[in-house]
Amino acid sequence: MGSSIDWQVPDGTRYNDILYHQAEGIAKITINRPQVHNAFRPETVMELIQAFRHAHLDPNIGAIILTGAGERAFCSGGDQTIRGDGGYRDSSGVEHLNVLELQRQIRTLPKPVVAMVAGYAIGGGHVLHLICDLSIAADNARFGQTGPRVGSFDGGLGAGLLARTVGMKKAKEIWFLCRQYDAQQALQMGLVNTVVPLAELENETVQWCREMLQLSPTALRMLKASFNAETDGLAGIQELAGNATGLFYLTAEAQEGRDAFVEKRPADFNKFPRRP
Ligand SMILES: CC(C)(COP(=O)(O)OP(=O)(O)OC[C@H]1O[C@@H](n2cnc3c(N)ncnc32)[C@H](O)[C@@H]1OP(=O)(O)O)[C@@H](O)C(=O)NCCC(=O)NCCSC(=O)CCC(=O)c1ccccc1C(=O)O
Repeated sequence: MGSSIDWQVPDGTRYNDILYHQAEGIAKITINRPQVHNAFRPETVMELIQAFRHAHLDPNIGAIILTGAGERAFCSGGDQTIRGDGGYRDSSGVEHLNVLELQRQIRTLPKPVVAMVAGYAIGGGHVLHLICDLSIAADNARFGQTGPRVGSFDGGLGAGLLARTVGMKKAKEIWFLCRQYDAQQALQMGLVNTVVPLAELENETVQWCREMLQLSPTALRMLKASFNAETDGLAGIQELAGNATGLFYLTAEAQEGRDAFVEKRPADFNKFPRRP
């Protein structure tokens, strides 16, 4: 799974449950709990949120890879061994709903996020890859939901986005039967973008990121928000409209409104064309 990229660990990005690397404008965030197939606990999710925030705010980063340590699993969902009666217990004993904030963050951060999947993407780990903008699978990848088997379900993006991705009948099959699907089956149902030999996984994923890094970051940002807007309702429109506001701020027309206020004079918008 090696690659020809020279990953570095930037200052301030050392965590316990995850790894953060960057190179060539790409951030790689790795869930690092291979002993439990990279299942996440509340601390893992909190660190992932911090790491994604770091990548979001770093102007040198243009694409983000989410992956799992080792070759056996991308992520096996919530860590069932620390699941209390009301959620997942952190080290201080507080029970959390674990992962929904992270799901929303991956969807709304304005850079492409690519899931790099070797081995199992199961349960809440399957939902994480689903939420990523693109998924590159190794030929050993296995996909599935387990909620009804372990007393859980994700009726938000986990159900709704899956139905939009693979169709309603298939999404219901995946959730109602809790079967596993191999990489080729996942490709056939549009759940992943491509399947490559395990040894090529990182090279291929990095290559997809490099290609995106050659393209207009603003166009990619607007496209990501546009794809999500329909599914996300008013929150999606808020995201898309926020991007429009950000672009509007860059115009002389918007700056005239600001300058007029600061200079305590009437704004002169007449000089700006009313474009057809
Ligand atoms: C993935 C498996 C099918 C792999 O099977 P196999 O290859 O035989 O390996 P194992 O021997 O089973 O596993 C190796 C080792 O890892 C441990 N392990 C694996 N998965 C987990 C896990 N999820 N939690 C804890 N530990 C795990 C396993 O016990 C082994 O340890 P040993 O010490 O060596 O025995 C298989 O492992 C499997 O089925 N795993 C469980 C998958 C699963 O059911 N995941 C949980 C689904 S529910 C979920 O993810 C909740 C999501 C969520 O957070 C959420 C959802 C909706 C709304 C809100 C929330 C929220 O925010 O909380």
